Amino acid sequence: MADSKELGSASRRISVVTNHLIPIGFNPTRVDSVELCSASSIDDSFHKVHGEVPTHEVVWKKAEFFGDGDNKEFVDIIYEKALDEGIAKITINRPERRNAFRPQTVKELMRAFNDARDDSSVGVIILTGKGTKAFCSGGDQALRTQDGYADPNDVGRLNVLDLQVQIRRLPKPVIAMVAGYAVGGGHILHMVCDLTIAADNAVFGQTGPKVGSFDAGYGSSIMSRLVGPKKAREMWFMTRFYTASEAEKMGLINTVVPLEMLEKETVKWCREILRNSPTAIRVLKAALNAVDDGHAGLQGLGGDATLLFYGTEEAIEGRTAYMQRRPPDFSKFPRRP
Ligand SMILES: CC(C)(COP(=O)(O)OP(=O)(O)OC[C@H]1O[C@@H](n2cnc3c(N)ncnc32)[C@H](O)[C@@H]1OP(=O)(O)O)[C@@H](O)C(=O)NCCC(=O)NCCSC(=O)CCC(=O)c1ccccc1C(=O)O
Repeated sequence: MADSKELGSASRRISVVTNHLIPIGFNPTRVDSVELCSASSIDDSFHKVHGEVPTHEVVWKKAEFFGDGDNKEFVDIIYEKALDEGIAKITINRPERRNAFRPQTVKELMRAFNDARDDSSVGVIILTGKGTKAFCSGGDQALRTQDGYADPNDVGRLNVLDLQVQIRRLPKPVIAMVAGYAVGGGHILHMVCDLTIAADNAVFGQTGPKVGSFDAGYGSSIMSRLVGPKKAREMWFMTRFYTASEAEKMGLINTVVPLEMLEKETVKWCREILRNSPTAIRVLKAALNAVDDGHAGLQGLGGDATLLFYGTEEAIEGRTAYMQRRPPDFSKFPRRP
């Protein structure tokens, strides 16, 4: 009860920021004094409490696997972690093909993302491409067959679709760090990431209809959400390329920085996110994806609720009663209004 009184008094001293949305459940009649602040003074007071975001050089180390028991070396990607920071970095390493992916690239990406998901010391994951010319130019057209993309001596597949789902479902933020071309299936990869930080040399666009391909899944639906249905049609029907600053205006990316600042800025965003509650971020990611991901989205969000519920005495009573072969006693738990 002491906690809820403290919370109550805190809510009565709340500051209201002009031009900001008022949270659901905010009850103006319970506010004793309303202090109107500009966004910049809010920023200042936040910095006083939280301190500046550190800007020191990040130190990457080749990632030790967290526990998938597979020690196969990567060929098509580089997987690094800045462990004392909680950041993992996954780099598509086929610069001679403008970081086009082949099935093996996708398999390695999925393995690295899986490891970063399982490693509880990792809080944010960066996805990028080697070099400055391309983030990713999509599927490797030289390996395209009638059955999808096929590595030598393997069957054809479109396994990048599984990777897209994995990134959406991953309960940690994934940031696309884009220098150069993010086109075709590479453009879709940046769109399924949670945030995109672009260098000023970045170029965005779809090429599918030019090369006899299309993505009628996330590549269409998420794009339409991001840039609106008309602009999405323009991007797909015309196959035009867009500069970083055009992409920023379209709402396709979060920010543009000079190429030489790209990693520094991306790491800064990671550090800023990492100061916040991982559970809040996990549930927010699930919530922000839930509608677009339909039943699978609801399942993700619902799973988070179950995970949180398992930590409560109420849930523990249910499990304990079952294990002790007695009826559960839920009478002491509140039926909250
Ligand atoms: C990216 C470019 C605009 C870069 O142009 P530039 O800087 O001038 O370099 P180039 O000289 O063109 O390229 C250098 C070198 O790289 C090779 N290369 C580049 N991209 C690819 C590629 N995608 N596949 C194979 N090889 C590539 C290029 O041939 C050069 O090789 P050399 O031997 O040195 O000549 C430009 O390169 C470009 O336009 N690239 C092609 C972009 C493209 O059309 N990509 C494919 C789009 S379709 C797709 O990605 C489908 C993917 C998929 O799997 C999928 C399928 C179904 C549903 C969903 C998906 C999905 O991804 O979501």
